[in-house]
Amino acid sequence: MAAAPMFDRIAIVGLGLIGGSLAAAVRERGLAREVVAGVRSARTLETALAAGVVDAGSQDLAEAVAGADLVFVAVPVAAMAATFAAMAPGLSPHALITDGGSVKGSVIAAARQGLGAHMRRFVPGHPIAGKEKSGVEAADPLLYQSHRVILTPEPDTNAAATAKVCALWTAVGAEVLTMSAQEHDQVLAETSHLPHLLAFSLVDTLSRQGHSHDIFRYAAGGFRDFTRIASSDPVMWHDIFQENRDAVLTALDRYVADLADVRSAVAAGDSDALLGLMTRANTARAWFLARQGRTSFTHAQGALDEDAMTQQQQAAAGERSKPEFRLQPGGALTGSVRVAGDKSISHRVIMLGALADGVTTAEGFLEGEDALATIQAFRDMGVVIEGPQNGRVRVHGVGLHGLKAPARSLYLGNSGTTMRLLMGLLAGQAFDTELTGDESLTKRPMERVAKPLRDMGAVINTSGSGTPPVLISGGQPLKGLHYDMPMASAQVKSALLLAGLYAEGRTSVTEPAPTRDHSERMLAGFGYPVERDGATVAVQGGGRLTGCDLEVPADISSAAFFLVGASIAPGSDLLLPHVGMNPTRTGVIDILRLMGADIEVLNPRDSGGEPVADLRVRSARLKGIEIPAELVPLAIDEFPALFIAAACAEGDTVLHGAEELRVKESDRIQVMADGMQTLGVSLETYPDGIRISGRPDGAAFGSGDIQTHHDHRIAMSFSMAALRASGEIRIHDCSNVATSFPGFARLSAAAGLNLTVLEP
Ligand SMILES: O=C(O)C1=C[C@@H](OP(=O)(O)O)[C@@H](O)[C@H](O)C1
Ligand SMILES: C=C(OP(=O)(O)O)C(=O)O
Repeated sequence: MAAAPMFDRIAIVGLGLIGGSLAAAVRERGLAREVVAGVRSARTLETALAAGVVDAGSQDLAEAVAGADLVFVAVPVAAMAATFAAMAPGLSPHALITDGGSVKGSVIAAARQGLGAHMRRFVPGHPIAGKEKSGVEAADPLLYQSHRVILTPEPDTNAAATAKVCALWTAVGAEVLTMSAQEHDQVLAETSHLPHLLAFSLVDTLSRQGHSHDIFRYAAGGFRDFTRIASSDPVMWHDIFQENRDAVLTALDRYVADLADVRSAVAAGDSDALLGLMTRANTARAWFLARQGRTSFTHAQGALDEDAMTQQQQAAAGERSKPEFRLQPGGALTGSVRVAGDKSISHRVIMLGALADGVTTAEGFLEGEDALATIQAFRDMGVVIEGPQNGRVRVHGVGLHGLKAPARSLYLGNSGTTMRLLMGLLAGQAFDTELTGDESLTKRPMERVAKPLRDMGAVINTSGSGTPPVLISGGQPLKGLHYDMPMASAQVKSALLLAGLYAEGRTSVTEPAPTRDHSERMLAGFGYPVERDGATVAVQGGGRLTGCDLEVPADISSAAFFLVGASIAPGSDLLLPHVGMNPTRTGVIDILRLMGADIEVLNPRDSGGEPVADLRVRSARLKGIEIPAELVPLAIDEFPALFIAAACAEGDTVLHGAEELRVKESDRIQVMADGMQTLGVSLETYPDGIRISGRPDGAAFGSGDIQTHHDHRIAMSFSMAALRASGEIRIHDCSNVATSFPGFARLSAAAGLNLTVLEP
């Protein structure tokens, strides 16, 4: 026997696009035994009956709703009060009532008057699924699929009624959100009502001009796109602007004030103000598209156009939030691969470029999500940044004291480097800031930076466990200090040097072992004096930076996956051009060479203050080693990849002194160990390292499923394992690869890895 439908009788009062489409969807899915319409016009009812959208109907609203267990009111918002009053006498005592009005405050007020004792079973709602088309002729049973419906239950609304209405919308394919009516009206005023008002108003202004005929003749795509929504139903929008008057006025006033600023910028030829506006808006729209498609920011930038996407494509993009890498075993890496730009250097280009006087340009910039998070943070602090486009950025420096207070907290995604360096930089500003990040960043320790900064006079709060969010109180005078760093961390060192730019006197840091020195090199490149004496580096506060032109080399940390892949896959011969060879970063090459790898350094040269070279790597028989302690900080990000090499080496590889790996984007010792054990590798973990027993011949890995734990380097390391696996490897949740290496999947497949990206 078929399951009983969700409702016995649904009454739809008002059969326009919204009411008609719900009626059609309910009938098509068999969600009610009977669908009855309450309508004003006999002709609408005739059309709906002929189209099979409803079973029956009446022009008498009390009669139409009689015996219904759910009533959906979908009349224009201005007609709600009269409609509620007219139907109330016919409502059965247990009937649930909901509506589809675009304004909630005024509809709720009307319902309180008209529905009387039925009010507790009234669940105010708003399906966000309009089109320019209207009328029951446009009714579409799929209209609500993958669209949002906002419910705004009142404190006295019956919870079971809300749950049942929610179930109905879910059953027709919608995603249901709940918020207060006030919040709804404000959000909608900004995201829907204001844009409609502007579209109507712009078309009106232009059409009333003397030469409007010509304007429309020459009006091209921009005009059509901007004004598409001016084709919507004028009466409906007239009602909305009146019913949501206060919220619309607030949004309009804010916009008019901003528009006045835009006018002044155009009049004054203020190109920084204009570029700032355009670049901020451009990025904001890319973020919005990324969120809408729930895809990664780098996917969305320039790649998607929401208008060009079909509903199915948008739904697919939503699913793409967690792409999976699927790898077939075997293969060799050959040819030439130019890997992504250096992440550490890209962050610093933006930071120092922003603090400099004049313009800074860079080529080869990393268009990965971490670097984009840094860009966004500085845009939020008023810095104009053009690009990145094809690896080019232009930063319009504002000087050491030119940053502006951001309007909201700075969201830094997955990027530990951005957060820690910014803590130092922001400690010296006149304004307060809050730094937040994603799930992985929110677990990472920030006290290592906060503590010495407090000793300089900064006021910084972290959460109870020393993790983000980080609150930095501005306006604190900083004093230089000497700091003996307890751990080898370039992020801590850099944060203190950046704070040192704002401190009185000299700030010096001594490191227990050499760490990457990009901050020192780049400060010098911007003309800021940096003293170096053995393990100590120091700056004097109060200097200035001058904008310059830079080139970002390819990231040796990204090259590392290919150095390992080509070493372990027989028959490989791969060229990696223009890789950064800063001696504080080349530990991965030293370690691989100690293991017997065949890596040639070709054409070494200088590129804007950083050494670079082309690397040629050929497969080799690797042997296990004890990794020398002094190389650990020089290869800190490359260990996940090196563990894969170790599993293919003869004998044991032992790592100690690497407890830092436990507080990266994931606990890289544990997450790598778990994944390798899944693939049959024998190993033992230590608090500060790992012992891996390798298999030099044949397959070193089996097949299986790998979890990345939001860590890009885990995903890319296990991809290389496939070159020496006996079966398929499936790596789940690989969206994080875009953090440091967008394009990894395409480049590695072109070089010979059997990788497909599954975007379910
Ligand atoms: O300064 C930098 O750009 C970085 C320093 C390192 O972190 P630690 O300073 O925490 O070792 C490294 O792991 C990170 O990927 C980038
Ligand atoms: C540790 C890393 O980066 P961050 O600390 O900037 O998140 C990394 O890229 O491996």
